[in-house]
Amino acid sequence: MKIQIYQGRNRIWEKADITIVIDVIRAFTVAHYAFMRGASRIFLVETVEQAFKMKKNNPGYLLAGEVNGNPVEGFEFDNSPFHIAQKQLTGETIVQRTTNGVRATLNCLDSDHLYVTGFSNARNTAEFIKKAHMEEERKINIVASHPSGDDDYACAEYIKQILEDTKQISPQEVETRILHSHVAKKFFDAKNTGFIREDVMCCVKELDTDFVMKVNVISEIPMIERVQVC
Ligand SMILES: O=C(O)[C@H](CS(=O)(=O)O)OP(=O)(O)O
Ligand SMILES: [Mg+2]
Repeated sequence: MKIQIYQGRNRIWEKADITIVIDVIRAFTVAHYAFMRGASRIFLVETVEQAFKMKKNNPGYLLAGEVNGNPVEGFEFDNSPFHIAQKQLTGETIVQRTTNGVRATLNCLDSDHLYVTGFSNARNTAEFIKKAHMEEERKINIVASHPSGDDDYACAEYIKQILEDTKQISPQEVETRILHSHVAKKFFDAKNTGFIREDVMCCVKELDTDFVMKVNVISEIPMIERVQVC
């Protein structure tokens, strides 16, 4: 396996056989919690307008995400894992629009296998990929979607070492790096009431769930699907 880490949501990398896009704070932690709460699929869209258009054609869809971190008027959900964890989402279809994670993912659709994760499902995702693609000589890109956030970069290094069977970074170290990343700062600022510390606390918690999040790249509109881990 040849594994390379890249940073940012804009495409600077060559095509890989397998791509893992990371968004710890907060998009793919939200996605992980949404599936845990029963969501059946998550469509990924670039713009707010696209999300509203999908809702118009499919009134039952639920819109989630942010623009510059802020909630979008008319969306059912913001980009908060803490909030989505309180919802019952059995069988629901979500349409997600976010600044970093979703955009970076939409820039990787030429990958044969495309996975997304936050830290909450990072170990499961890495272990799954190791098993599923063990016997193949694969080129793997890990994309830390925030252009400068150590939250995603720390998680990328963590996943890489699991794939390579090297033990250098502990989960505690990743947690500390996420908490100290500049991206996390506004969530601990009591004056910044739009951002809650509970979100970051969701983002640093590793959860033992039995699925990974894989993007269906051949769907007309790309969507994250839940893939059961045996
Ligand atoms: O809402 C988020 O957490 C971010 C945007 S920002 O970094 O807070 O401005 O979006 P995401 O795509 O989840 O990184
Ligand atoms: Mg992020």
